[in-house]
Amino acid sequence: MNERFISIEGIARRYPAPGGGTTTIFEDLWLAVARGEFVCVIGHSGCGKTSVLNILAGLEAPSEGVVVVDGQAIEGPSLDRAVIFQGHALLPWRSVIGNVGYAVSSRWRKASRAEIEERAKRFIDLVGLKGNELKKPAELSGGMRQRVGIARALSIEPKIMLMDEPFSALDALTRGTLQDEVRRICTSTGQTVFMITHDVDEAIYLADKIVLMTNGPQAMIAEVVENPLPKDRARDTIHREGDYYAVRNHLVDFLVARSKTFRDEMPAGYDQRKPPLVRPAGSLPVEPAAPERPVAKTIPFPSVAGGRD
Ligand SMILES: Nc1ncnc2c1ncn2[C@@H]1O[C@H](COP(=O)(O)OP(=O)(O)OP(=O)(O)O)[C@@H](O)[C@H]1O
Repeated sequence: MNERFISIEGIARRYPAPGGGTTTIFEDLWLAVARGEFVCVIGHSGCGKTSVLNILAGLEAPSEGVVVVDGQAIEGPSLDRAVIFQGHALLPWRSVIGNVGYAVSSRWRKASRAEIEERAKRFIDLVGLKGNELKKPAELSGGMRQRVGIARALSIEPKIMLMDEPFSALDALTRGTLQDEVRRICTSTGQTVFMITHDVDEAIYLADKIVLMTNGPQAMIAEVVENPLPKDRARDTIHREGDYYAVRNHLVDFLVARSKTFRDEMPAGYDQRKPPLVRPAGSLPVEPAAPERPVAKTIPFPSVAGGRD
């Protein structure tokens, strides 16, 4: 397994401060993400989570440092990195299949119309939107629009999926269903995901690792929490898992107390280049080590001449 599939190396983000000088939102952030890992980032508003995600997307350049993905430094946006925002950012004049198909045709410029439609339909089915292919975004609910965004992101086979609070604008029921589907799809395909959330329970359900950021300005990665719950966890029984309360309490405790004080009470030996990996455990025995996660399976697109452009 490539433990440094995404390698964040000493990045900083600074902005001009009102009245002169600069404000440092965060600096010297280091993080490694393995291929196939689902990583959630948690931290208070303003600590720079979206800025980190935008740097990973290539939409913003870091003020210092570099991010390397699969051996290549990020220099701008790429179809290798699909972004799903809180708002859906769909093209309002295109149908569901038009929106997904547009992404597919951008990725595989030499694909025929039939091939593009076939692939778009496959991903529309995957997110449960079969039968809605010809609807326009205005005819869809918020949850359905977000599903289109997810289908569009997955359809281009990105190396990384970047998600900025993708479910936060949805009602609780829709949010739960979509979390289930994203988890099912990402686990079965070995998709690498970097996601921002404010929701501790969402992070515990979805993530393999949860990155804890201290409050800004000058935010830091305090630690990386390894999710101790079994891979086959289910939403309705997750609270009965032995380590559930240990991990939940650890995250809540960080957000309520330690995120503010971490900088002043830094643990001995803390090294920003290698944030500590923590595995909270409860009273029940810790699960045996999880089997190695699958390497990303590709959904074949064999008949397209010339492959990716
Ligand atoms: N273009 C800009 N100019 C100046 N300051 C900016 C700019 N963009 C972001 N900031 C500041 O950078 C900080 C981090 O913003 P960012 O959106 O990355 O935080 P966040 O952790 O994602 O917050 P939230 O959880 O509220 O979305 C904020 O204080 C914000 O005001």
